[in-house]
Amino acid sequence: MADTILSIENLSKKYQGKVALNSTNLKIKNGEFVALVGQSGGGKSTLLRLIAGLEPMTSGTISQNNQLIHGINSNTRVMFQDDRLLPWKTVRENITFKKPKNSETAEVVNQLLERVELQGFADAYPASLSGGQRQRVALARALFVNPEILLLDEPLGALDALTRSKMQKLILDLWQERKMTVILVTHDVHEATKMANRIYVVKNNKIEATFENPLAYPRTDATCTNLSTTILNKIIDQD
Ligand SMILES: Nc1ncnc2c1ncn2[C@@H]1O[C@H](COP(=O)(O)OP(=O)(O)OP(=O)(O)O)[C@@H](O)[C@H]1O
Repeated sequence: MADTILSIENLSKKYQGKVALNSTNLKIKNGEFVALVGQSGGGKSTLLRLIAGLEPMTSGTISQNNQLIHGINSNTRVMFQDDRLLPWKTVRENITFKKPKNSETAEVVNQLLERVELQGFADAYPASLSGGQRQRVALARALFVNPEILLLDEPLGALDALTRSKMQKLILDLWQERKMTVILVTHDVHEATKMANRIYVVKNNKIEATFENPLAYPRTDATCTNLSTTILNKIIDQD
C-alpha cells in the first residue's frame, strides 16, 4: 500500500509551442484513489493522456513501478466521457477486443458483466443500451485487462444525477475490491471529495494545490461539503 506506483517528474507538454502542462511533479502510491480538478483548459486531461502514453511528452519523465513509460502504457486503461464502444461489435466483443476467445475469457467477461449488473447483455449491441449501461460496458472493458492504474477522464459527466451516483458507488466498490490505483479527472469537486483520498487542483497548467481527504468511506453529501467548499474556493481564487 505504501509503495509509489507512479512517479512524475518535471513533466511538460506543449502543443504547437503552447503550454498545456508545465513542469509537473506527482507521486501516487499503489492503491490510492486520487482526483484532478480545476478550471477548463488547466491541463487535467493532458496529464491523464500522458500517463496513458496516448501522446508523447515534451519533457520530463513518467515512471510506473520504477519503469520509465515510453509509448502506450499497457498497465493502464482509460475510461472517457464518451463510451467509445464499437457499434458493430456486441458487448462481449467490445470488452474482449483483440483478445483470443476461449472459455476462460468468456467466464471472465461473464463475471465482469455480472459485477456491473449487465448479466444477460453479452450479445447485445451498444445501440440497444442506455447511456449508463454503455458506460458500465466501458468500465468492464477497462477492467478486463486488470490495469494497475485505472484512468477516468470525466467518465460520468454525461450521466443523469441518479445514474451518476450509482456509478460513483460502483467504481468505489470495484476500487476497494480490486486494490487498483485510480486517477479521476472531474469538473465536479463534490464528486472528487466523495471519491478520492487526495485531490489535486490543476490550474495554470500545473498542480497548484493538494488536499488530503481524511473522510471515512462511505461518504455522504453532508460529510463532504466543507472540503468541497475549500477546494472550490481554491479553484476560483484569482491569483
Ligand atoms: N490536441 C491538442 N492540440 C492543441 N492544444 C491542445 C490539445 N489538447 C489540449 N490542448 C490545450 O492544452 C490545454 C490543456 O487542455 P486539457 O484538455 O488538458 O485541459 P483540461 O483541464 O482537461 O480541460 P477540460 O476540463 O476542459 O477538459 C488547453 O489550453 C487546450 O486547449
